[in-house]
Amino acid sequence: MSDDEGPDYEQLRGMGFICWREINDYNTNDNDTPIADTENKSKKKKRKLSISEENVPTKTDDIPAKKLKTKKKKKASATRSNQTHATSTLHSANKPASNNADDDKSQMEHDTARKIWLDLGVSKTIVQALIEQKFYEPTQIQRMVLPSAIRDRLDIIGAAETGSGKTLAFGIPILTHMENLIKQGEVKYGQFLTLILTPTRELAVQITSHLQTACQYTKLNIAVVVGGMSTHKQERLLSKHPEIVVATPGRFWELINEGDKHISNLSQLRFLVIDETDRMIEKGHFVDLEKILNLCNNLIHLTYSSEEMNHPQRQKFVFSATLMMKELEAMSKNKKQAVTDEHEKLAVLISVVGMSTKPKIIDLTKKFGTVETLTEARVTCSLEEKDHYLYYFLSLYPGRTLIFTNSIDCIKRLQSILTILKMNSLPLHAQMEQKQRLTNLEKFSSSENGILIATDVAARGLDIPNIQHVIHYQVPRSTQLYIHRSGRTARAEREGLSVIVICPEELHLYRKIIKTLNRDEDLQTFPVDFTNFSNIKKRVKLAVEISKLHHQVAKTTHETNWYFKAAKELDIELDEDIRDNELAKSAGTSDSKIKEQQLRNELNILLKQKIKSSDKIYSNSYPLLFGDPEKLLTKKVNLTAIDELKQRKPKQKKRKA
Ligand SMILES: Nc1ncnc2c1ncn2[C@@H]1O[C@H](COP(=O)(O)OP(=O)(O)OP(=O)(O)O)[C@@H](O)[C@H]1O
Repeated sequence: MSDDEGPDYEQLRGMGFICWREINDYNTNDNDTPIADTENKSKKKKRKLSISEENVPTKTDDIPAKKLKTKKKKKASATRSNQTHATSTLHSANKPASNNADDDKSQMEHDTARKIWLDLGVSKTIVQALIEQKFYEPTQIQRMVLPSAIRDRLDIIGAAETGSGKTLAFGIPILTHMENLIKQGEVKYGQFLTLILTPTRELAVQITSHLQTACQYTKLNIAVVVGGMSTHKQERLLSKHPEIVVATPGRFWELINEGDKHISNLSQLRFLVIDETDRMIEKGHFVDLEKILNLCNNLIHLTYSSEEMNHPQRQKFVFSATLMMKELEAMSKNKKQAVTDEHEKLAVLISVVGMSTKPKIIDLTKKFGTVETLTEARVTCSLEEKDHYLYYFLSLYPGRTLIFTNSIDCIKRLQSILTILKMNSLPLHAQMEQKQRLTNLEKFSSSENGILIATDVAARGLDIPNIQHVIHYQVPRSTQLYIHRSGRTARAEREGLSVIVICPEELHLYRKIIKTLNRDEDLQTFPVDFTNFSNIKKRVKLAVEISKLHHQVAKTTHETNWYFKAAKELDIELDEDIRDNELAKSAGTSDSKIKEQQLRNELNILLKQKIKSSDKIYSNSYPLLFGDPEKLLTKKVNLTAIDELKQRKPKQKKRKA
């Protein structure tokens, strides 16, 4: 495949992007060994891929027992030692099985787990895949959704906290129904049966990956259709007649317009999902979304008789972590309410999606904006001081950290400063090529102390394992965004920390967020040890100066070079004044370069120094440890940022009843 075509789905698999769970598995497996063991990685990826590629059986009963056993063994050995899996804290069964007694116990637990899922009506093949992933019981949203969606076949409007397992809450019922419909001969393989619409490309790829793992013992096929990737390749994927398509609205609409045969026939669609609904009704997505949904409905009118129209032929799922449930509830009951732009769009969405008159509304977000396992804190400071606190945090608290900004320029600036301070960070924003975005996500996912600086393109849905800290370097523009950004950590019942950095200009936004989240007091202040803060400040000040000088020099050199080059190419002599001016600029550049080098030398000396304080010792290099200096040497003490907060204030969250 040529580079200009962009990565296709298989390539993404190869790049590891859609295998975050798998990446997590083998990284955590190698906890004490270097992570960048690429050869090892690719071998493992290959093995994992071959597991899903050899999916021959269709019906549950048809899976040869021998084959299942082999697969189980393979996977079990791959996952047993991987105890930091996002879900490992959920179930004791995730503990390594080291002897026969444990194996028996694990078998018993498997049987119990299998029964739990089967009792909910989940098909055997899907259950098998869930158990292999160590998903031994449904999460709360899944427990609430599954009976209504599988047994009662109701349309579902679902809202639950970030990281609560919403993908499978709609995924499991759909996969189960599809299997049953095919078994009963109502539909056939190769028919386009399910459309899942989602706002971001990365999320679409991730959902595809999650569903693919869940249906690995079926013959169902899933294709992903997103912008930034080769249209040609996506058309080729669609020509293989996948039963499920996960798409972003823009590219999906584009392919429909190009007359793609497989997806244009929306009349046979049996399942429709709108994920991250509140984002989908925002500008940029709504126009295409509305067109797609209108097309779905018009085709139904054309194809089905009125009798069939009354029959719930198509099951719909509308999901989000921050859905405006009250508004939705009122709308579904046709109640009047204040009309805002967003309300109007929601109303349109509900009517265009064609929800049945009595959808099942499941709202698990009423009381809590953010998850219970999330520790939240704030830093209030001036605009200039933001860099100091960011560097302070990153220096003291290593761990996978996602920094959110509101602009791409801010990402570039921060990346430059952190690089000068000898901290590796990766950018993620919409101006980057899709391929690079995915590569950076993969690198971040596989680095224990990785730092990713991102715009809100990474705020929603991304299920990157074990992000320990989320830092809102700039206050998000809405409460929803605050919830989604913070939700990249503390997923699947793990602990996580979110720190919001607020300057005076942003106070009004912060206040709005606190009010909307129904908090009756401010977020706690993040504890900062000021004993050595002057050293932090000095380092950052130097880095900021170096960064400015560096960019000035680069800019001037570029301009001057351009001038002389253009004159040479045109074979003209520059005016004396202009030439002197350019030469003077060039000389200035040399001075700046010398100055920059001096500052870098100064900074390097500072970076080598250890900073000592009463109860902490830290240096520029990770890991940074606290407590008795004796113990530091043996690395026995390691307080996390969350521990620090808990020590100071055990009960941190206060929400209005
Ligand atoms: N039954 C289960 N048991 C254990 N872990 C699960 C279960 N179901 C899903 N998970 C895992 O929980 C994590 C979060 O799931 P998912 O990404 O679906 O969350 P979400 O609610 O969609 O989050 P967001 O609102 O941020 O998009 C994933 O790693 C997923 O594999």
